[in-house]
Amino acid sequence: MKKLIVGIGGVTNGGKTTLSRSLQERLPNSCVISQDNFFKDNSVVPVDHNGFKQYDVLSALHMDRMMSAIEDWLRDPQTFMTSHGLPVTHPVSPRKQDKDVFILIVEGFLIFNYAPLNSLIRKRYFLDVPYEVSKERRSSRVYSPPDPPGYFDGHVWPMYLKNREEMESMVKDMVFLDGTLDKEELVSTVYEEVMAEVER
Ligand SMILES: Nc1ncnc2c1ncn2[C@@H]1O[C@H](COP(=O)(O)OP(=O)(O)O)[C@@H](O)[C@H]1O
Ligand SMILES: NC(=O)c1ccc[n+]([C@@H]2O[C@H](COP(=O)(O)O)[C@@H](O)[C@H]2O)c1
Repeated sequence: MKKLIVGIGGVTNGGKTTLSRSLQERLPNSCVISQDNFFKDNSVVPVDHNGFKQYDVLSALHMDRMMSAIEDWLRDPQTFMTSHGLPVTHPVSPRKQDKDVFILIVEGFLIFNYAPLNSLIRKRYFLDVPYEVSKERRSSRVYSPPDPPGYFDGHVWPMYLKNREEMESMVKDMVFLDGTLDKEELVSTVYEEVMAEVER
């Protein structure tokens, strides 16, 4: 059995969840684990001197729980998929009928900065959009808790710049994607590359 982990990282509202879901629909025997599902409870996330909740840091996330989910998939992808109500089909590659291929798409804004997770990822994509696009898209999104006034400029964007710098010093083989491109174009590009990796 072949197991392949694809990482979809990038800026907030870059289109990570959208791309990951479309990829999952196209790639047989694939599933998605989203970092968004592993935020700690608001009551334990500290605030800074401006009163902004410090959500855009690794310590605001249950990375241990996220790793456990990934390890569950690695141990037995088929059981992981069926327990999440996802269909399993055989085989993925007609040219390698004897080999099942399972694909895990890990998506999130801080996945490549976390070394234990980054080391498991075979293909790394980073969705990039300019400040104005990210801010505009985020303004119509409601998080839990919702962003307070000034949060984007006071916390989200400065932390993004810091995290991105850290990530770029840690990770070299990243494929940057322009998140303002058409959704279909983005999914086709990544799909082709992932299938090429599957065939390898
Ligand atoms: N390629 C794209 N072009 C235009 N809008 C997009 C694109 N991809 C995503 N969006 C929109 O941007 C917003 C954020 O997308 P989402 O996938 O939730 O981003 P992320 O998971 O990176 O925060 C959504 O309203 C989504 O419909
Ligand atoms: N899902 C949550 O519980 C929650 C809570 C507060 C903020 N956030 C925000 O989520 C963002 C990361 O997710 P996206 O990349 O999907 O926007 C961070 O910028 C963070 O500020 C999420």
